[in-house]
Amino acid sequence: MAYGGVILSNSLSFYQKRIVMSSRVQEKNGGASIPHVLSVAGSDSGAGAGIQADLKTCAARGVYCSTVITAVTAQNTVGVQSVHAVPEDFVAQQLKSVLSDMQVDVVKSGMLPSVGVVKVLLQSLAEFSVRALVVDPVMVSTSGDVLAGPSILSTFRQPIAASAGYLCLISVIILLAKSKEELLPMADIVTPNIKEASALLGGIRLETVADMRTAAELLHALGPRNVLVKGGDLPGSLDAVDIFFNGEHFYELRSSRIKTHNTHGTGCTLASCIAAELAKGSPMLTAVRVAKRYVETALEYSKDILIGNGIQGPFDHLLKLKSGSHSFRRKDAFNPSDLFLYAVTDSGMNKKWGRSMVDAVAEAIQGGATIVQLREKDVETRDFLETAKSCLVVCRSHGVPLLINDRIDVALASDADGVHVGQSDMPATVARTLLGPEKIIGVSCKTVEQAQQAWIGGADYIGCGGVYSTNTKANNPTIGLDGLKTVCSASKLPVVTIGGINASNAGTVMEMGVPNLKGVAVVSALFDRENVLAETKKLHALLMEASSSSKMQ
Ligand SMILES: Cc1ncc(COP(=O)(O)OP(=O)(O)O)c(N)n1
Ligand SMILES: Cc1nc(C(=O)O)sc1CCOP(=O)(O)O
Ligand SMILES: [Mg+2]
Repeated sequence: MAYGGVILSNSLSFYQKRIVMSSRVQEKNGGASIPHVLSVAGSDSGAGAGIQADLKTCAARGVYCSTVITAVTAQNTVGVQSVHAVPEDFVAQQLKSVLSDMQVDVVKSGMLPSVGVVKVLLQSLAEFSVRALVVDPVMVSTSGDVLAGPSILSTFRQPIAASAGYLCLISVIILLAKSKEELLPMADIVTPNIKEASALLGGIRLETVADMRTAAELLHALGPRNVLVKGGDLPGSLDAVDIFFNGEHFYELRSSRIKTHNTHGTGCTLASCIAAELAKGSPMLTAVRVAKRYVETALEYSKDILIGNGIQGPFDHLLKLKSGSHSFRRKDAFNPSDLFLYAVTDSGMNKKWGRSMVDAVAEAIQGGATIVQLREKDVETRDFLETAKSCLVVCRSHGVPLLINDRIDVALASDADGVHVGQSDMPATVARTLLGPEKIIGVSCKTVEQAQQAWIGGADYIGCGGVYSTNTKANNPTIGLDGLKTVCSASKLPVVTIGGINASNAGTVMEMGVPNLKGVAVVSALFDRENVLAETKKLHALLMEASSSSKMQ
């Protein structure tokens, strides 16, 4: 079964199924359905892992999360002190309550403390339709505590002693032939860490990336459609390497190893983020990539926070706790319509026409510029910072965002509204980590792949060009209107186009009605002119006309 309890045709892709299901629900309620993950997992009193991590992850990723609690654990940053398994019939009742009432897109399972609970879950999946099952075979927490013996395997040699729960030996687990009654064959993805993969495979040694590949292949043979073996615990590797195997191809997914003690709950978070992205309609590999980035970003963001006295702390799923300043920034910092007339400055041009940067920015804003980017290529850092601060005063007084080209440090030091980075500048994901969640990040993209990466990296918009040739930026390849259309159509982010745009062609570009294209970014058409105010007004009027005629088409 590709998606547990399938009632929709298997010929439909996951995304198509989601649309069909959503429209059904909308018809019924007359409202909009939202992506929904059901987490079937244990409660963590310290709230770093388990149900609590799943709830926070889904909230952070914009997905609704309902919960079925399988066990209540007494744990903190020191470890797991005790486990109280919820009676199986009560787990069954919770499952029924949620699944009989709500349209769940994806079920994510975590701690399943007994064979009976696995069976109850399997019965519910057979009875109620969901479209994907993510199995995090929780047996060993990141703190090293053994949380559940049988987990996803419906059979094992001896029942796990329940009193201390977490102290059961995983060596009692053996693999039996796969059968429809087991959880693994139902899973769209299973996400073991090294210890769990080893336990699932009867205790084999996993010490290298090559071993992880072998494990992924062996686990895949047990029935799940995809396997992610997480190598976070692999000794001697600078990167965190995970192996993703879909039955055909292996993917080595690397992320930087964040130096932090705050890693409690990373496994639950990764799995619930995969579930959340699947619920939104992402393909599996994309969901896994996004989830890895999310965990990496959250770890980096929370590496210094201090919660509890133990050796392994929780991290901040909402990326807000670390710095008070981020949490009090204005909400909805970025409005895609701000891209409408995007003024990119050039101090050389301003000098040529004998005006200061601040005056040029003020005129552009008065003429209708909706966002400003300070692009300084040959200026001392100190001067760049001063200019940024002065321009920020003007921009803030008009409610126009000010972005800094390339220089995250200048953006941070001046408290500008964000940055614009290119493919050879700081990656968006790192910029996001440094700038926090509220700042605006734009990324230059010439290809669909780059646009996808920008989205995964947490950018707010992409700049796409050069649509025409330009004298402003040397050796800038053009992608033309066709290239622009291709990138815009695939982009999950709003797009502003750039490169050789002026009053004679801006209308043509905007009238095409390209999906996601929100505006034009210009340098010389505004600043290599004597009268910035007049040129900006002219371009603004043209864009208004073009966008109203494109809407009428
Ligand atoms: C809105 C916008 N789009 C693209 C760019 C180009 O950025 P990048 O590729 O980093 O090149 P430089 O501007 O740094 O030379 C941009 N600046 N703004
Ligand atoms: C800064 C920049 N980036 C480009 C890209 O293609 O990414 S083109 C460009 C310069 C745009 O200047 P003008 O409006 O004077 O043509
Ligand atoms: Mg750049």
